[in-house]
Amino acid sequence: MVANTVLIISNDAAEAKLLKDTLATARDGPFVTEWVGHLSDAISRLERRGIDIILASLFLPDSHGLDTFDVLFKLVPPIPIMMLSDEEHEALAIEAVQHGAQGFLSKGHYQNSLVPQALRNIIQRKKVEEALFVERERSRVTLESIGDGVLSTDVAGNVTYLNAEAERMTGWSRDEAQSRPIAEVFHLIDGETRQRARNPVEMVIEQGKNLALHADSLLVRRDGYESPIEDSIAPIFDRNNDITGAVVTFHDVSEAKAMAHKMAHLAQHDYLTGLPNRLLLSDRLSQAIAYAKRHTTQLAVLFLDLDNFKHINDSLGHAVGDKLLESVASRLVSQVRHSDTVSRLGGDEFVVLVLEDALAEHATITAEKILHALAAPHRLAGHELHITTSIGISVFPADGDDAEALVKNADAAMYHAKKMGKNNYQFFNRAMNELAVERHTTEVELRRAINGNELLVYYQPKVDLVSGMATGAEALVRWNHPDKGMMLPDAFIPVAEDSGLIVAIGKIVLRQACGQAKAWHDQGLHSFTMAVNVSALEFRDRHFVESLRNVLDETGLDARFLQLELTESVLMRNVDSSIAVLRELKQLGVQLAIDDFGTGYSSLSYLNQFPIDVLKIDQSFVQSISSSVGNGVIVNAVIGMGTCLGQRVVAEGVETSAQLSFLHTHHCTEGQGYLFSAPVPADDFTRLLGQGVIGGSVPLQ
Ligand SMILES: Nc1nc2c(ncn2[C@@H]2O[C@@H]3COP(=O)(O)O[C@H]4[C@@H](O)[C@H](n5cnc6c(=O)[nH]c(N)nc65)O[C@@H]4COP(=O)(O)O[C@H]3[C@H]2O)c(=O)[nH]1
Repeated sequence: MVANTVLIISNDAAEAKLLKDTLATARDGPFVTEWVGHLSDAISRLERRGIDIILASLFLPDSHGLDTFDVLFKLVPPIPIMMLSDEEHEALAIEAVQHGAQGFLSKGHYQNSLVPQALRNIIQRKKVEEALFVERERSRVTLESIGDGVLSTDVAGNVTYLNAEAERMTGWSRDEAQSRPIAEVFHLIDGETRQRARNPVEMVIEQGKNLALHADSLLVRRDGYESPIEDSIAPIFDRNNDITGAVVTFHDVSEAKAMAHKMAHLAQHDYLTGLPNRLLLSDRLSQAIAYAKRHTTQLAVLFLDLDNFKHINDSLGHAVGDKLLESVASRLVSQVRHSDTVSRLGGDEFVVLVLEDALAEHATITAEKILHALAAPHRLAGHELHITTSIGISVFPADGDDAEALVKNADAAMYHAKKMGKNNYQFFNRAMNELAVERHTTEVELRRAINGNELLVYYQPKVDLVSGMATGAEALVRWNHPDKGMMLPDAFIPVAEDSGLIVAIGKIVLRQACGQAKAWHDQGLHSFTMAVNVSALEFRDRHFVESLRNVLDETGLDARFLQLELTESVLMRNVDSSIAVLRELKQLGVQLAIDDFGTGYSSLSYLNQFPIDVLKIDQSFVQSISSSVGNGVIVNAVIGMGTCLGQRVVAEGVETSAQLSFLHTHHCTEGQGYLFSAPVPADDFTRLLGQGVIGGSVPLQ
């Protein structure tokens, strides 16, 4: 056992010696004793620590009376202090005990054999007190600093304690709440019934078991403010396992509830328009189907896809596209009844669920109202936008008996509406389903075609309208399908674009076309240019420029004899990045052409910024040259514009000598069209080149 150290503070050497002797001979082991005669010495010694108990006289040369005790007690509160007193000053010693001293030893009793025992008990008790104090402090600080409200009661259910958070949440201060019935301070009502709830503390005390608060409990603050709370109550037991009270721990769940509500909303709604998303639609649709089955009623699913939305999105940017979608969403909502559901599946696809008994007519009326409402101009961000939509309709139970089938069939009907010229609605029938299956088959077969050798490239000459000689060719892909024969791009390019297969197809065409151009160059056609179409997906592909460079390296074609044809809509989508890619391409040395010029939404100011070499007038304008409506005004304007911007102008789709002569008169430099030649395989093209002047009657000067 480690010996306890006693500090004797006394001016009386004899007194000190007596004590030392007594303590040195203690029965259960000697004490270590140290003696000082002045308070100042005692203070210095105490600062060095290691003292277990102090025996101090109140009268020292440098301190008198109670002050002596007060100074020592303040300096080392955890060390027990016993006063040394003669009879004359006993009253003062008692006063010191009231100030915190552990007791006093009377002169004349120092040799009592019980003294060491008493000192040991005091040291021990003080240590326990100190440990308890630290423990209590830890609990107090913890309770005051946690974010939960904590409240305790006695066994009668009267409040004994509230922490700061509980004070804040109940509106009762600790003093005011003290001894009041729990139900008064911790006032709970049921969130649903709004009735005063039975106070759970009473139940816990009754049953002696922990209890979780009802999730819908509302705590009514003293001033009437209500907050949803959650938490638990636990009974407190004494050593005999008897309940002495209960502790309630609770916290405000308003924010958690609001957040849960928000998350649930986000999971089921479209972030842009706030409409129900696919998940919620499928839920509502399944419920509606179950209802319709029970009551033998019908319902209709309208599948909408905006016509040419991509075009607007690409040319005017996503911000405008998003605004348009929001505008479409609010018009849709305004056209249907409250009980119907308008949802956005993503992109420009919406689904309207129409619940009605007299169905076919109702679906028709709704579809017509929607077509009409959407067609009115949308004035957004300084633009006046016109958009139409194609709608497919499927009906329960005729067109499917679950949510998935109804949506899928309405989608197929929507494709049919697109085929029927857009801006119309179509009801689903089995043939449409076949069409959807056909699209899927095309995709599967196209994958096979890419890996096999089914894709070919045909070449259509571009002709100098003055000399009649070929200046180059446009490479046009063909699919030599094992069952269906030679297929034109329109039959598979849209599927290739939707599925992303266009990137692989583009590479095949580019490699073949560049290889072929190199071969013709080697045969002596030194200024012959090969034009290749580039789709949006390829142009935006991160590896596009790099793979182009590789193909040029592989085939040995000089970059300046390759011309890339890009449509206006591809370029207008994200103008800044388009300019950056175009510049990179120009650095590589290739020529750039805008295809189908005039059909897009190009802003002329942007056009000026693109490093373009060639404008290709869309064939629809060329073909309107001879009609009474067009009269070639647009063609003439494009030629003028191209000339001003220093670009070559190529007229596409030249079919008649009247068109040719118009183009020639208006100084269009190049032409392409059936009048000269349809697209043909490479061998036929070589023969065509051998003829010299190509095709119809070029009006030579
Ligand atoms: N009515 C009429 N048409 C004429 C005349 N002269 C040529 N054409 C046709 O007009 C289309 C011109 O190509 P485009 O505008 O780039 O339009 C192309 C192009 O956008 C796309 N395409 C073709 N090959 C590729 C390719 O390798 N990659 C990509 N991304 N698209 C391609 O498919 C479209 C259609 O290609 P094709 O069916 O080969 O159709 C070709 C061509 O056969 C004419 O005098 N009158």
